[in-house]
Amino acid sequence: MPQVKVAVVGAGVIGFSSAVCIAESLPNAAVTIIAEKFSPDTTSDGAAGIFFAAEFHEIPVERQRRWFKDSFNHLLQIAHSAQAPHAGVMLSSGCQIFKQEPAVKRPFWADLVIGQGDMSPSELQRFPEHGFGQVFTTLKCECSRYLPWLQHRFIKAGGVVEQRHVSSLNELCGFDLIVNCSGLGSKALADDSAVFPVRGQVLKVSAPWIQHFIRDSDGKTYIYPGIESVTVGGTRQEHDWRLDIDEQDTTGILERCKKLEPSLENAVVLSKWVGLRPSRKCPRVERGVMKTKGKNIPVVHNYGHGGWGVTLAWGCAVDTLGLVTQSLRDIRPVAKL
Ligand SMILES: Cc1cc2nc3c(=O)[nH]c(=O)nc-3n(C[C@H](O)[C@H](O)[C@H](O)COP(=O)(O)OP(=O)(O)OC[C@H]3O[C@@H](n4cnc5c(N)ncnc54)[C@H](O)[C@@H]3O)c2cc1C
Ligand SMILES: O=C([O-])CC(=O)C(=O)O
Repeated sequence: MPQVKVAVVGAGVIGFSSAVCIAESLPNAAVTIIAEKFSPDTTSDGAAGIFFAAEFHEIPVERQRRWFKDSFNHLLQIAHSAQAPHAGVMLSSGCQIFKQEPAVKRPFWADLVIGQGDMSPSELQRFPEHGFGQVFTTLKCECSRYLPWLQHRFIKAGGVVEQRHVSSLNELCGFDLIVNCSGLGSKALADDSAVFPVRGQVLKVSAPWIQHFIRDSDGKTYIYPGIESVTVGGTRQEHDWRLDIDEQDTTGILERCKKLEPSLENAVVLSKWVGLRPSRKCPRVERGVMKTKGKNIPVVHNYGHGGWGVTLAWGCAVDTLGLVTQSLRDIRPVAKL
């Protein structure tokens, strides 16, 4: 008989990773995932899903390395298994290029991906405006496949799925513990004014001859070949809530990408998409408490991953599981988890 009732709010990559981690690890937790939007309608669904991250300066780098490493190693196993096409996880090789040599030449995850190294002058010749570059093999996780796959895994572990809007976490006072993975929704649900959108527009194109990714280090121009199409992007517009396609952005994306990869001239545009990155100066992965109806209900927050949520999801879910376990030990010290 399950002894503790856990609600996970949010069905994007952060919510489903957390929910799966908890449901598979704590057999005595009855886990319900509650969200307004499910795949294919979340922000996570449209992300390119490349494993890559910028450093958050307010979080110890060792913690960020752990998030990256736990995610990378977990998904690398999936990439090397028969589940890979179902989960939408693949290896992806390519380069990140810089106009000038960056101050930090080795990102904190350089040794966690595969074969990271500097580009030689001859390799850089095809990018005449760029003076420095790195090549590496990383992972790409396509959430339009990964989220349904995680949902299946969650239900198999006994999880329950509920689709509805949550106006306030107080509505969930019937649960023993709440895990808040509501992304941008945390602005209201966690009353967190530090959460803001960074608008991103991308196109999916058919160009099966493109096998390697190219990313300009400013994060505004990238070409990511995937399982069925190539994602080309992008934009990073802070505090911009527009969800409609901006045709000026479309033109800009195609122009910038063709400059890096002229063969895109022959690509057919399949679809256009806009998503709002749930941004914050750093992700919030920590314990809190909700006081309601004379009760103190533990809340574990896991939101605000900006442009790196797919990359960090599994690692942050592992941290979230640790915080959930600590919180449950506080409220049910003798219960078997
Ligand atoms: C163009 C673009 C490209 C990207 N590319 C990459 C990439 O290559 N690599 C990478 O790592 N990341 C990438 N990202 C970032 C990534 O998409 C996000 O970091 C990630 O999707 C965040 O996941 P999430 O689960 O927190 O949010 P979401 O996917 O937005 O999910 C939030 C969930 O919370 C629910 N919710 C919110 N409020 C409420 C409420 N009040 N009641 C009920 N439910 C609620 C929503 O319905 C939804 O289910 C990209 C983002 C964009 C926009
Ligand atoms: O920056 C990238 O390379 C892709 C990404 O994560 C984003 O657009 O948010």
